[in-house]
Amino acid sequence: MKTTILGYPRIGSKRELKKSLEKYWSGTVSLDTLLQTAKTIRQKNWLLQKEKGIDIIPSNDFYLYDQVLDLSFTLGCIPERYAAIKNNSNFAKQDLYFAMARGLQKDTIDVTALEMTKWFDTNYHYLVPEFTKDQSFLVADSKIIEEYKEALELGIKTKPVILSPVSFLLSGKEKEEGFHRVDLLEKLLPVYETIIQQLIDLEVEYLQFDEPFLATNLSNKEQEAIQTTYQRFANKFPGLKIILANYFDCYGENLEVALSLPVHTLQLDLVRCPLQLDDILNSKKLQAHTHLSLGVVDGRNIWKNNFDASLNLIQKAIGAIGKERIIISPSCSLLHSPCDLDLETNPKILSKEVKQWLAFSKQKLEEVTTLKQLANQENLEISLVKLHENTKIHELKKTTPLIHNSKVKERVKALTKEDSQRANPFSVRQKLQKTALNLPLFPTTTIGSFPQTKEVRSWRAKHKKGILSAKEYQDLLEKETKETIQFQEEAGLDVLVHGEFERNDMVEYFGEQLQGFAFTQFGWVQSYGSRCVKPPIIYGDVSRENSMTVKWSSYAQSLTNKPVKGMLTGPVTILQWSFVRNDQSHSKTCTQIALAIRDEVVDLEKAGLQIIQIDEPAIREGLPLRKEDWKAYLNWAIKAFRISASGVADETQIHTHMCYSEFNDIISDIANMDADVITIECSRSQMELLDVFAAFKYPNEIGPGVYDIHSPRVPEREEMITLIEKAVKYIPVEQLWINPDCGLKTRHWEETKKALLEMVGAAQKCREEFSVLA
Ligand SMILES: Nc1nc2c(c(=O)[nH]1)N[C@@H](CNc1ccc(C(=O)N[C@@H](CCC(=O)N[C@@H](CCC(=O)N[C@@H](CCC(=O)O)C(=O)O)C(=O)O)C(=O)O)cc1)CN2
Ligand code: MET
Ligand SMILES: [Zn+2]
Repeated sequence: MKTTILGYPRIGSKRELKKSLEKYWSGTVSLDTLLQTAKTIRQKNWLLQKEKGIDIIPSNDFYLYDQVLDLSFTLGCIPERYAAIKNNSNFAKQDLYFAMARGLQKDTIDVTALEMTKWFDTNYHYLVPEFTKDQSFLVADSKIIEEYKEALELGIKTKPVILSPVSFLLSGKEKEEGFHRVDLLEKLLPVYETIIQQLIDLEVEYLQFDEPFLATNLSNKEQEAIQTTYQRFANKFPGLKIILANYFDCYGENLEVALSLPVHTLQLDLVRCPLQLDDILNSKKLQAHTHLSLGVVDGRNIWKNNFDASLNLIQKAIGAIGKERIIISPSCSLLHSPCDLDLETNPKILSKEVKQWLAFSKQKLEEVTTLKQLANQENLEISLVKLHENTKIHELKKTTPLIHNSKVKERVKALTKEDSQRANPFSVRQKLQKTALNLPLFPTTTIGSFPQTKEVRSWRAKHKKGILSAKEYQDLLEKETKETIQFQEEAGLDVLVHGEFERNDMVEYFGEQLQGFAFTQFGWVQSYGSRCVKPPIIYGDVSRENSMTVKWSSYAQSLTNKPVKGMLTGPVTILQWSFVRNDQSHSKTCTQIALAIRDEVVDLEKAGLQIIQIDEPAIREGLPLRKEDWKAYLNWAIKAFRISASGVADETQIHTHMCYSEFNDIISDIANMDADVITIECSRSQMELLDVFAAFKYPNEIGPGVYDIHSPRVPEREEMITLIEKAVKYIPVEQLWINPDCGLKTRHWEETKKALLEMVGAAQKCREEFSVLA
């Protein structure tokens, strides 16, 4: 029996890589320094895994920005628009790499980044490969080989981890018509084969191919492409031990294909899908030589493993196929887990009680090893003590009053149909709201956050360290809020926001004020590039004791006669972007959060806020990977939103906001949320996303984003007018709002001010142009 992991976090346990990257980008450290930081993190990670007893240690799980980008780069899949950078010897290869990641505006060069999108159902974003019809590939970079050699120097023979050819193709996009990206497989395979041969020349033993698309619905053509791939690899490299890694769901209807593949090991996500173990062990199709890597330790969550439950699965597998064919592993790469629980030494931030229930990446390494020892009956004196401790912790957790709050449970049970329904349908509410708010045609607004400058973040950091008193911190935030209100008034925006300066993050901030949530000091997880989030931990029944945002929203409202929009994060997004308890269904936990948000919505209304936005950017990414599971999810998720939004009078206008909004398959569910106004990201797609709203005859009001906030570029007024004119073709004018794509927190003030002034100008122009239509 052996142990392995699929990948380790690369940001560094104190975000060393993030800090170094941002310094490199701002020109304050050299490329050498950045690369040295990177190397140190890699080596630490490898040595740690060795020390913790991991037998098969991965390499090529490190990257500076994104794993899929690394592969595009390695395979020479570099779109034409970067040619000027690629062919200019003044640029280092990392400059080209970062240009693909972040875009580049320098001298005469002005290129956009690759598109960024969510990695399956995680909060990690990858950069989307772009393919042309005559796309060619070549071995353009030696990173995989270099990292393998680097570990060899430390005496570690690693298992290189590579996204498989088919999953690489599927993760990308065709940039022209007339071909399917999977058709490029024949051209791609020889390049993979060259890399594999180079590794074999260095005596590689194991190779891990990640094939996460096996957890999704695949066409026959896609399934066949997977078969072709491994058949070719098996023919060419007969001695190579290929570990095929699938994660985030079952193999499902792809199981037969998976079992038929000539690979050494199949990796199973037994956290998301424990039942598939029986299917596989009982299947006559399981080949006599195939090993199974049992992903029993949760790579997506922070809970301590339940050893008894895991050992049950492991013993079952041993009984069926024998120890020799078993590997113990986490369910997926540990990229999605924070680094090290040992850093959490402040019980005022993370209590001892909650801490004892948790395991981060480093602790998960130990869990994998302990499980092997227990299953293998090794080192029993120590491992049995660990088992007993583990059993006891899980036993006590079932009944502790820290977790269980009967009031909350009863409130959820007592919910009725009326609780998820506004008093009257939208058509009635719309009239009342028009009278109450008296807004112009094309009302202008923003999505909520204004620039979270270094200063704002440093005030919070100083306040946390006690350098700034609560009063001093409040005063600074009030000043920032006041100036922001003043700016919005001067700019002529119609519906104002307070700016969210008091928030570290749109999820963490709410978690901090709710019961049932815990926090960490260093529990960072990479979201994209250098950006990280610190997801709160939902460990118990959720309730709200005090209002969370009323102070800031009503302060902002007190400064202006224009309506200020209260600003909340919705229940599905809070759930989706937290580490969620695994002892009850997500739908139950989500409903509890919905009730807390509902109370806040009602309090905001009482405080005089006439408009309240409940952000739900994560609704779409929460969709299960397989379509057959969508309906069940959408049922409870949409209902949770409605519960949070339905406690107010008809006159109160509820907004919601979503980014990354491809709603084609779920437009009726989006409509079913029944928000009075929805603001969405639209500018990069040139309003094409509105197509589906038009086809559906979406009844409520819509604010399609008229400019991209992910870029520092200031859009021109004419561009926005063109987009609004386009939107008018899809949506009746009286339903339209004007706003940016998303919040402005990652932007600087200078560009923010300019862009918003142009936006208001564009709206004014369109009012003149279209007033006859209204
Ligand atoms: N949870 C979540 N998920 C999301 C999003 C989101 O907004 N939140 N948006 C999308 C992803 N977009 C994102 C956009 C920006 C950031 C982002 O800016 N993250 C910040 C961290 C934000 C944060 O929580 N900051 C804290 C902690 C600040 C901090 O790091 N302080 C320093 C000290 C700073 C100083 O002294 O000046 C430290 O502790 O070391 C705060 O403001 O209080 C970063 O990586 O830099 C993350 C995701 C999708 N998923
Ligand atoms: C990721 S969606 C962000 C919504 C939030 N209100 C903001 O403006 O930042
Ligand atoms: Zn957004």
